[in-house]
Amino acid sequence: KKQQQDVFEERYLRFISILGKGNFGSVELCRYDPWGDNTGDLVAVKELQSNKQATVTDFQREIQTISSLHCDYIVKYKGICYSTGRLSTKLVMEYLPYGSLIGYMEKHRQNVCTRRLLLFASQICKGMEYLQSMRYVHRDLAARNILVASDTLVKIADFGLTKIIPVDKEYYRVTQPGESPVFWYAPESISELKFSHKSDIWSFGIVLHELFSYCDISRNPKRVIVYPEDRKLCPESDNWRLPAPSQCPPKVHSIMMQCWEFNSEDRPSFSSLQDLIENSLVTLNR
Ligand SMILES: CC(C)(Nc1nc(-c2c[nH]c3ncc(Cl)cc23)ncc1F)C(=O)NCC(F)(F)F
Repeated sequence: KKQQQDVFEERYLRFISILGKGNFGSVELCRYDPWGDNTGDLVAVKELQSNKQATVTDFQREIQTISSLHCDYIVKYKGICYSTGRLSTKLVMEYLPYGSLIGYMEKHRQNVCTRRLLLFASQICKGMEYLQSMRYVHRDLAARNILVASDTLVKIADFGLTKIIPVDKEYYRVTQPGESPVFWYAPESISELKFSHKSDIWSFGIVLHELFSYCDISRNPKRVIVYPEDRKLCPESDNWRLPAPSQCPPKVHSIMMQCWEFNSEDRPSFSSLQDLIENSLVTLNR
């Protein structure tokens, strides 16, 4: 049963603007203003675009997921709004005024130093460590799904593809492949549709590369749909990896390379990643 403070009345949700399009829906900036005097809070409201049964179930799962997460480095769930007209539920989340990491990097890249990039990386790592402790696999970790709360705080968002790892298994196998953001996918996710904490680690390595490229590579569109024939992966021998972005400290590129180990068990855990990032922060100052 939803606790009382979780329910937002649609008549007090004042639409302001569209923030963007997510996996199955759109997210709007609204003011929840029961007093009608513009003193209410700004909130981000996600609603389902299509009402195909599959997506309704997925959206219910997304709401279930985000409402169970309580972490400084994960966007906060505020509640739900039962939309009478559309017979659908809307997800109400905290609004982060600095927007998505990609937009932030575009605007502020001149004065974001290496130390701040590593601070953001360690916060994403802490958020992922918490997610893993709850047995969740994000499956869509990418800079486009990181939000900026302030100049010194980023948060993980968009849990539309997040799945729970069954207790008796180490991975989640997807049945039908949707549009796969293959650029962020670990080899086993492409070839066997297998997702685990170790495939989230691979994606974290890509996010680290996006951070140190100031999200430049996020701007040029990459192949997001993978075709059945693409599933056969080049054998381990062809182990091409992304080169270090310019001005990226060699230690940071070596962390990325560890996240991109072909064999998932050779990749670091989020807790050991935390130490590697702290360690590069320390050596930076010497
Ligand atoms: C689809 C949506 C709306 N896209 C955007 N959100 C926000 C945006 C800006 N401030 C926000 N505060 C909360 C939320 Cl949930 C989104 C925003 N700003 C720009 C976006 F393109 C989004 O949800 N993106 C995934 C996320 F980045 F959040 F992981």
